[in-house]
Amino acid sequence: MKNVVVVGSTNVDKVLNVEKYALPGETLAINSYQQSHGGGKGANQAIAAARSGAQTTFITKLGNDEDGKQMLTGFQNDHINIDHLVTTDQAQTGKAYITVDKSGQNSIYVYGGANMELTASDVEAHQEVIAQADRVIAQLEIPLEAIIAAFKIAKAHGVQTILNPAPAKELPEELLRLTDVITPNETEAQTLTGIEVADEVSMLDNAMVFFSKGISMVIITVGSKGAFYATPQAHGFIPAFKVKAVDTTAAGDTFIGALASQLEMDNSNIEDAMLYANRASSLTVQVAGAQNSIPTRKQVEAANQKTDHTHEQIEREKEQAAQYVAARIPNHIVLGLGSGTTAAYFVKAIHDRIEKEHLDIECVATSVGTQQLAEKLGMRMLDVNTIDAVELTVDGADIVDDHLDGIKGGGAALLFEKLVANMSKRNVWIVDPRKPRHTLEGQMLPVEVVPFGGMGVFRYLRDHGYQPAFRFQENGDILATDSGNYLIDITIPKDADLQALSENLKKQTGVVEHGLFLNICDEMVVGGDQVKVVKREDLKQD
Ligand SMILES: Nc1ncnc2c1ncn2[C@@H]1O[C@H](COP(=O)(O)OP(=O)(O)OP(=O)(O)O)[C@@H](O)[C@H]1O
Ligand SMILES: [K+]
Repeated sequence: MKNVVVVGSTNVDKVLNVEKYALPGETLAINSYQQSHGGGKGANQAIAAARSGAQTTFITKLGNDEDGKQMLTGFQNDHINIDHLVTTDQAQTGKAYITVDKSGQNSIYVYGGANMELTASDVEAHQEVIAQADRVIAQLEIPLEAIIAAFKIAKAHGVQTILNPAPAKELPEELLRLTDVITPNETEAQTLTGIEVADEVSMLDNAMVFFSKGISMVIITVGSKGAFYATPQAHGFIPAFKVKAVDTTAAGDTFIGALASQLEMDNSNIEDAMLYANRASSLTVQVAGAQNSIPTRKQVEAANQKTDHTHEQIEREKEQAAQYVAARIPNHIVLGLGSGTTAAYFVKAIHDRIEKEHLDIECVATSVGTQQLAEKLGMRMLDVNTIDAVELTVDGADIVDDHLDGIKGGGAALLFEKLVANMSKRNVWIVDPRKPRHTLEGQMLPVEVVPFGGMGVFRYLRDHGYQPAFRFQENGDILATDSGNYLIDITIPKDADLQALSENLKKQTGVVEHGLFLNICDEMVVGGDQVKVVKREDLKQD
């Protein structure tokens, strides 16, 4: 268990939920007013660390008032060591006035109060507890002199120092020199380095600036995208969990406290610790408020388990769809084998049947991956160039709409899949229940482009509002398809005419193919304990 000392602010949050933000001079009615909640970056981070199991001490200054008493009780309930907490008659406990809009975005005004009275000598009076810690964390809602005093004590005793440079402001070199780990969000990073955080390359550029100031680890959180880490030896990006955010207040604080509770002192488990922190803060954003939304270790673990469970269930549903279709394949045909994880279940299922029933079925693969799998199983494979037609092709799909039109290519095999689909007399798609949607609008659509001249297509797509992005591999290299082309992912606009979009994309020089499969799927089979079948001929009758 990590021993963490947090030196920082305590605020009482007064939260307003608003439809939209009032402009200067404008008055807007609101329909809900939340009562006071505990908040303040220091308090939030201490609570996040404590709830995740760290032995946590909080050095903060409170006013001698009701808000202060309420906060103190809260800290005790979270088993935070408050022996080193300081009170003052000179100012009130800090307060934050927070507005949260419908999208979960927040805007905050802070009255520092007692927080701004925390002095270097207050901190020095408690140096023993800092000296005994594994790490000390500070943020910028207290005077810099108090942070510097804490970090000096830490450095003198080999204690790791973590600076969360929030709210954003420029910092003295002295403080940066005393900092081991810095944890800005994207705007805070830019304030300190002058380099905009746009992608992983620019995050690394940001990290380089911090390294040059003597900081040995940089963690940049980028909201719903996730978080980046870099040391001079290694770096990586850990994507956030996809959740419905209702209020991001305390997301960053949860991340930092959770990370501080998990991260080994030699950083050996950095990716696991960041994954844990991402999970913890993904829970925080799903609940309104600050401290009440910070999860415990148990809740984080339960959420992880639930995901594992969901993952298992999706795999089961894919397999159910695959087995349903495999059981109904006629004998003596040429069969197209799709690509991707769902299609792989089908390949295995039909292989089993061919073996058991000695079926006379020859197959055509739609990707190098499927070809390899089928060959490994010893199936009879044909070269697509030696045949005129395929009787039936069974493939997966990324998304399918109400008209059985769909998107494929998430797994980067769209060109061969479309070639074989077009040769097939009948196409059956097997999917799990998350794939069918009413519409393809707003969905990601892959466009396969030749590497030479791909930038020209990219510019065209960007200038026409398709929000293009090249597809990269996890190691940061650009992804090449089976035919050595690149993929550009675009977003299908609202109210798009899919047929026109399809034709228009094909017309662009440099575009090889795209992932819109219109009028191709004859039958969709959705896995589940009750398999559901949707046929194109039935749609036409409606
Ligand atoms: N919408 C979201 N969905 C899922 N995870 C999120 C979302 N927003 C934030 N997170 C998680 O919280 C972490 C921190 O978020 P963010 O980068 O917004 O911090 P911050 O700007 O300091 O937040 P705040 O000031 O609101 O506390 C992210 O790295 C991510 O793991
Ligand atoms: K929240």
